[in-house]
Amino acid sequence: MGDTLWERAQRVLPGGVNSPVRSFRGVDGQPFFADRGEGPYLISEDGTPYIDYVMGYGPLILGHAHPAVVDAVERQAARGIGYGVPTRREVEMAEFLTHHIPGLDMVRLVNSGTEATMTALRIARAATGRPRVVKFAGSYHGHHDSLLIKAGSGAATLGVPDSAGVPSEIAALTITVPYNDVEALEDAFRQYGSEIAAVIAEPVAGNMGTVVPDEDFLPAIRSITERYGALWISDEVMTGFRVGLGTVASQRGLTPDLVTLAKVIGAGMPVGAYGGKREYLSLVAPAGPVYQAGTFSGNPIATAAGLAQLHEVVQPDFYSVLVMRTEQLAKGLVERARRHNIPVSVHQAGAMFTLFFRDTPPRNFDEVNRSDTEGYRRYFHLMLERGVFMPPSPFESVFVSSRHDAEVIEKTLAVAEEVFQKL
Ligand SMILES: Cc1ncc(COP(=O)(O)O)c(C=O)c1O
Ligand SMILES: N[C@H](C=O)CCC(=O)O
Repeated sequence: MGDTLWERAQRVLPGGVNSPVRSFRGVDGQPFFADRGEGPYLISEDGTPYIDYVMGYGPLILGHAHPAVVDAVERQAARGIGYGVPTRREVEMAEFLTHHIPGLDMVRLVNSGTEATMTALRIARAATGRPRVVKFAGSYHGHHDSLLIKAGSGAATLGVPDSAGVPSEIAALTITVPYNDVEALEDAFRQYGSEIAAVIAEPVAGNMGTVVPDEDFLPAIRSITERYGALWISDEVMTGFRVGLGTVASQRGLTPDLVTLAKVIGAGMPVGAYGGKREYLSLVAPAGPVYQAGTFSGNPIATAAGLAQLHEVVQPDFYSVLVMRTEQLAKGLVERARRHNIPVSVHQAGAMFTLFFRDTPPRNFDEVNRSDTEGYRRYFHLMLERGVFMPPSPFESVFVSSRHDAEVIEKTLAVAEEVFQKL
């Protein structure tokens, strides 16, 4: 092995990376190393600029290095990086979230989406005294044991949806049903209803690619869980402030018992949060018996960055323009592919979407798996060679930022035209 950065990385990091999807194995590729980000562009170590549609896997809704976020981080860094006592901004962040998400009474800040969903399950089990949880196949909720079952994202990409190292006793407590399948959910409750603590769902799936729920799916989760005395955890780590202001559940007038957030609320800093009804959050230590803690939770730089970003997204027309551009791109890709007789379809939700290499949009993970993943692989590489960085896996979503202006979208579509011609 030689001495390139990639070769060095593979000697000292498992698979050369710190998170599997970054390895580009999902498209049989080799990753480029980032040097810096500027607006919609990611610039590699060798100086190549890429139009970036990965956007840090979702958090960077203002693009890279937005001046308001950079300024907030710099100012805070000069005043200290971590304190271990409460800060004003932790309160402001919690107030912001509870203000913009109806039904969210209280919030606890953590450091990642994984921590948020892990604790949400613990609260649900404590509140109900029940052991089992329900998740949907192809959904990803982080890498803790209870939820690494039939998981999407990198786990699906690498063919390890059921991770080694998860004790079978723990895996047995997780019931998996197909996304968008209300009857299968009813069946699970008919069989195990009195043992189920919670249903955790991505309200728009983003980790099998973007899959929008059928109209009745989320209301059915709400009514079934209520009927059986289980909690509904809406995992909005990806969708929160990405699909629109607040959460998907709140946009649809639904109130889950617990909500998990991360990504956009941290602007690229390691942040997560869980929140929900007061009766459940009051169970969390030191107020109650459910233990959860964190040296870095509510970190001052993370809250400064997150709040700076959130203050931008509440500006008038922020989402209408962003969603319009996202739609322009998503529809433009479909039109161009079809012009060249390539069967594709798309699911879009707010500022995220996935282009599926199949003629009808999938409703669940099985259907996602029946798309042309080899076609996606070739599309990814041809786009990358021409300076457009699409997600390095057919199981991830495209993320658009406010810095992807009309010109950048047009440039992307021109590249796509050339690529579909070659596919
Ligand atoms: C819906 C969802 N939940 C949870 C997670 C886990 O978040 P994190 O990677 O911050 O641990 C992710 C992404 O990774 C996600 O997309
Ligand atoms: N799909 C994942 C989260 O949303 C991608 C992030 C990762 O696993 O590195």
